[in-house]
Amino acid sequence: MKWEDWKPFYLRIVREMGYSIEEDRKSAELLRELLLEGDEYILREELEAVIGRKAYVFGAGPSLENALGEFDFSDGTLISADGATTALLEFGLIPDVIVTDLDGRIPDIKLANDRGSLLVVHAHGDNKDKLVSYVPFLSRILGTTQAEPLDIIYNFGGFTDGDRAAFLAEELGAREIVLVGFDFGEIVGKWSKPYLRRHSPVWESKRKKFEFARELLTWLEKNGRARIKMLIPSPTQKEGKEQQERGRSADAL
Ligand SMILES: Nc1ncnc2c1ncn2[C@@H]1O[C@H](COP(=O)(O)OP(=O)(O)OP(=O)(O)O)[C@@H](O)[C@H]1O
Ligand SMILES: Nc1nc2c(c(=O)[nH]1)N=C(CO)CN2
Ligand SMILES: [Mg+2]
Repeated sequence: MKWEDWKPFYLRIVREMGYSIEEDRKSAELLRELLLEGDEYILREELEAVIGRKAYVFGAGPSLENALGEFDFSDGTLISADGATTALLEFGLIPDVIVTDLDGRIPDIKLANDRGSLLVVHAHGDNKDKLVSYVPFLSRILGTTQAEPLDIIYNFGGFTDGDRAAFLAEELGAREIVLVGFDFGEIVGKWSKPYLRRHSPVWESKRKKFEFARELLTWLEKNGRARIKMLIPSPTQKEGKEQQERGRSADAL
């Protein structure tokens, strides 16, 4: 996504979410310094080399678990959005790429990184502390920002880890993007934050993030070159029964 196309989205996001452009810029500068110090950064070309024509992008919605149990993902590049990494590991999958602002489960991100996952670490005004704490212990990192790009800090477009992963896949050559575990609804998947014990009702700031993510993915579908598909798993027997019962009680109204 070109900066001119991204800029209007970005200005709306900072206004509606109450973010500071100055803090986003400072965070990008900080990540740049940390990456240059650590010498563990990678450039666009290295990431591009692992993105195939087909990419699966894994979000942390509740449907992720059933999808991981039901489908085979061996014909594409695996890109997990932050917290979704934990679920992939539980199913024995190592993502090729993890897109994160470092608020998922860090031990899982580190483990996947040690086993080969490339990291796309996003700098924003509210994660400077996390960048300082974790970047020195991680390897093969490509840095991103939501403000103006710097030399080794990229902006491919997108806001939340999930939609940003889809924008990255499009920009780096995927022509089929399959979204898995994307349920922008009332329930946040339990993998989204390390402190969540179960799938949880959506909170206000997360609802706003979901709305932007949905809008951005719709934009990408219309304006990008890749075909975007949503993979929806069949409900488990228990969920099927619950859905049937909800249907019956709705019929009775
Ligand atoms: N129901 C859902 N619950 C959680 N994530 C979802 C859901 N549906 C889609 N997603 C996508 O999965 C991604 C998972 O990332 P995660 O929640 O770990 O981090 P995030 O984008 O940094 O959000 P936050 O800033 O609130 O932590 C989200 O960015 C979102 O795009
Ligand atoms: N300033 C700021 N920017 C963000 C934030 C956030 O919490 N604060 N969260 C994001 C991932 O959803 C992406 N960008
Ligand atoms: Mg995150």
